[in-house]
Amino acid sequence: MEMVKTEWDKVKVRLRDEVGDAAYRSWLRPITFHGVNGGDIKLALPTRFMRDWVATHYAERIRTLWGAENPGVRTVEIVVGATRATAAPAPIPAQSAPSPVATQPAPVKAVAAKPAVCAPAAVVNGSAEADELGAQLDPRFTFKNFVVGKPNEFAYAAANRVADADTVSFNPLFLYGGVGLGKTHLMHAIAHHIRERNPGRTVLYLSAEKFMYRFIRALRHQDTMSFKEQFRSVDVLMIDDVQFIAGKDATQEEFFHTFNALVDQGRQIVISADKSPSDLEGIEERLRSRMACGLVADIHATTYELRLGILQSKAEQMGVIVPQKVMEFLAHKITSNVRELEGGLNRVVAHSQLVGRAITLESTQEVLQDLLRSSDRRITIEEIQKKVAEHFTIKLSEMSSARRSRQVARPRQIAMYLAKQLTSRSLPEIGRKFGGRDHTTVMHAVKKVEELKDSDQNFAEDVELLRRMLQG
Ligand SMILES: Nc1ncnc2c1ncn2[C@@H]1O[C@H](COP(=O)(O)OP(=O)(O)OP(=O)(O)O)[C@@H](O)[C@H]1O
Repeated sequence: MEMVKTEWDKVKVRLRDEVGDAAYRSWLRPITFHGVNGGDIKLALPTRFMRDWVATHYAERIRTLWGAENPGVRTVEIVVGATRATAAPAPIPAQSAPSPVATQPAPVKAVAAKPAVCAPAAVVNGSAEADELGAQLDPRFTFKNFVVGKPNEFAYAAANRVADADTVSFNPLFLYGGVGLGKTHLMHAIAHHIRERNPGRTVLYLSAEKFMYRFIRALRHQDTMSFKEQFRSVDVLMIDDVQFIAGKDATQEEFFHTFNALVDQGRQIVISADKSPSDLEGIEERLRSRMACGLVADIHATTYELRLGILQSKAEQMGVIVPQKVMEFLAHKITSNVRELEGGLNRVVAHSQLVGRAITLESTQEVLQDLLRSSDRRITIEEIQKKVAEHFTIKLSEMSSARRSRQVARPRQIAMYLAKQLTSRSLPEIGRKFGGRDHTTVMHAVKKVEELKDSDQNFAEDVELLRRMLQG
């Protein structure tokens, strides 16, 4: 047995010299010695695709080189399968002269073993090469650290299911949602979970951008076969931000084929994007429809409750105590996305630690001045008009109409007041948006609403509610 292995080592060295480093790394290095029976050698590769490729392109050469080392070698069989030697380690009689059989081209068979429990492909599975091929996972992005609320509970449940499942139940899982709402976090969580549960499974996570970059590099080095193999031999492929390949036709084509190959083999695919498959512009129809045929789960914009929950969880993780009032304030104010919310909290905590003072509402407002202003600017006058009209069940057109009855005039004044409070528009600008009214009318409205707020508790609560709704 040992002798056979030594022969194999020598054959590998010769092969490497002949085919060059790149091809050797992709195709030949992953070959493992599987067994020997008389003059029949068995070598194994982890996937059927690799087996076929090597059988077609290299097996004959392997047999010839091996025959040169040991003329007793008759056949070389490439199988799909585990890396362990399975046949009896019977020595091959070394012959000084080539036997008549060995001089004939020996049959090279590609024998598919039973559906393989695949050995880890050399290119993935936590090795240095995997990290080079895929992307590093953020250790903080786990299911445990993901705060679940109404807007993301479906996506969370779907991600959990994929991570926990031993068989593929829906393929692909397509997660989508706006910027900074937790898509990447969920993707990483799936990958962490699968790797923990089953370290033998090969999980490859990378951004669509990186996928494209890899593909272009393979094209440049005329090495697309090994590119294909690398991507088509994983158990779970996760591609983040797939919208990136919009308009990139060649990459889409390659991704389409990779996608199909993996689905055909019953491998899991997880994709994320900023839009649903049907809304992804610049992506070919056939790819869009493939991406939509598994489970599509969206992550909605956050609610106040979810933001508060996330802040509490982050503060806990950081091991800092942040007054409840400050968290509520942040959850009200920073509504754009979780990334900014987290950034806001980090800044407040960092500031307090640097200056050595406790976190207060005042210090928070001061530290986050710029962020708060920019999040205020996001609310438009049109949104305010719409929300106020809905709230008081009047027509949106009444916001600009000339009617003065209290029933429409009061909501209009409230909308003007909120426009002044929540946007950075000037009084004349606001006036123009309300049917071309004069800035003094807006000023009057603002004053009136302030007076009513002071004198009428119900009214004040109504306005406060509207403000909260507008701020998300
Ligand atoms: N529900 C949540 N619980 C805890 N943290 C969250 C949650 N949602 C988002 N985050 C955090 O918000 C930040 C941004 O999330 P992530 O990077 O996953 O967003 P994304 O949707 O992938 O954004 P992009 O569209 O920019 O790719 C991360 O730090 C993430 O941990």
